[in-house]
Order: sequence, then structure tokens, then C-alpha cells
Amino acid sequence: MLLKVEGVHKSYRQQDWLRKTRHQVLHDIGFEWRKGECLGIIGESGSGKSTLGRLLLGIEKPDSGSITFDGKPVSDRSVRRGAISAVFQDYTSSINPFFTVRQAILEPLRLAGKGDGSFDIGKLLRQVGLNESYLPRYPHELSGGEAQRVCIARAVCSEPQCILLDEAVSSLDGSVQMQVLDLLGKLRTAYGMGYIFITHDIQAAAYLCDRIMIIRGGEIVELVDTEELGHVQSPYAKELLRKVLS
Ligand SMILES: Nc1ncnc2c1ncn2[C@@H]1O[C@H](COP(=O)(O)OP(=O)(O)OP(=O)(O)O)[C@@H](O)[C@H]1O
Repeated sequence: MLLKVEGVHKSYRQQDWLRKTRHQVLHDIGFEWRKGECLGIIGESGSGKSTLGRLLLGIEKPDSGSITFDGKPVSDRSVRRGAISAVFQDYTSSINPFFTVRQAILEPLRLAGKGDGSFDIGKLLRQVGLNESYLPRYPHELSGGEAQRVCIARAVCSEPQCILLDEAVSSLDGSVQMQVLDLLGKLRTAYGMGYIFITHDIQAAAYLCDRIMIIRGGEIVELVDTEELGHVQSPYAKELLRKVLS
């Protein structure tokens, strides 16, 4: 499977004193995500990472350009179903507060046509470092790290080809962040899926990803294999790395 992004532009309307103008957020974005790979998308706050994520998920449409899975547009819900799922930073609002962990996981399973009870939810919970005792709990009875693991379990259970993680580990504290990164690495091996890992944290991206894309002001400034990160060409990417490594 291939996710292909070609010539994507995205702008939003903005009210500027008396005039209505458009704020160009993404400019001529083009890249490919290959089946099974983990692609990191990094950039500073406001660079357009989450906007790109929403376009990849088909939640929003580009002004121009195309985003396709195996040649079919992601804006078509049936193309996305079972192919791509997402985990966001704000895990507290990602889970319905009135749903137990069991209900939260059953919901995407039903949508994927696997809600007949044959799916082993206990095994999935153990794979994300939880266990059956969490099934009757509500979100407010979970720590941040536990809630994010439930979100990851929800994303994994429909066995998508690709999981898009938008700042999914950023708000977790240091050691929990590492545990979740390790967990994502293990799940990738267990389920053979790939990730698109959106973050401002270049170290977390380098830890998990095969390739790294750096975006700035809505433009791709680098797209390199992680091993090549030390040899980036653009002055901006060099400066970004210098700041992180110093
Ligand atoms: N729905 C929207 N309407 C208007 N402007 C928007 C909208 N969504 C995003 N923007 C603008 O687009 C730009 C990029 O935002 P985006 O959230 O994609 O950046 P980001 O790189 O994900 O930043 P952060 O790391 O802070 O989340 C910002 O200037 C933002 O204000």
C-alpha cells in the first residue's frame, strides 16, 4: 500500500481588519508513505504538521493537489476505513468519558466489522501494557499514560495499515514517553503496520522512524532516511539539529 501526496496546498480564511484574506498553511506538499514504514513529520509549532495530518486522514480537504491510498482518494471514507487510524495528543478528549475501556475498544471494532466477540481484547490490552482489570474502568480512572495506551489499543484493534500519531507522546512525562515509544515499536513488529509520526520532538522521531520529513512554514525542507539525519542540507534543518544536539 502506498499513500501518495501530490502538489497539496491548503489555506484558511482569516479576517484581517476590514478585509477577508487567506492564510496559506501548506505549500506544494508532495511525498510518499510506503507500506510498513514509520515516517516522522517534524517541525516547529505552527509549521502545518497537524493540518497535514488532518488532510492525510481525510478530515479536511486540500485546496488543490491530491492524497491517495493505492490510487484512490482518501477523501472517500471507504478508502480510509481499515486503512488508516489515528492517535492524538489530547487523549482525555479522545475517549468518550461515559465509555468504559471495554466499550471504548469495542466501538472501533464494531465499525471494522469485528464486533462479534471473537476479538481477544484481553490480549490487545496486555500488548499495550495493560490487562483485563482495566476493562470496566472509565477514563477518569486512568493515568495519562494508561489513557494513551487505551487510545493506541483503539487505533490498533482494527489492524489498519497505517496509524497516524499526532503529538501522541508529547504530553506524557519522560519515562512514560519512552515506554510508549517502545510499545509502538513492538506493536509495529507484531501487527506489521506503519506509522506517520507527527511531532515537534526530533529525538522521539529519530528513535522510532525510518525516515524524517522536516517542514517549515508549510513547506517540506528535508525528507531523509533517519541514518542520514546528520547530513541534512538545508540551513534550517542544520540549525534545528544543532539546537537539539547541543
Ligand atoms: N481550522 C483552522 N482555521 C484557521 N487557521 C488554522 C486552522 N488550523 C490551523 N490553522 C493555522 O495553520 C497554521 C498551522 O497550524 P498547525 O496546527 O497545522 O501547526 P502545527 O505545526 O501542528 O503546530 P503545533 O505543533 O503548535 O500543533 C497555524 O498558523 C494555525 O493558526
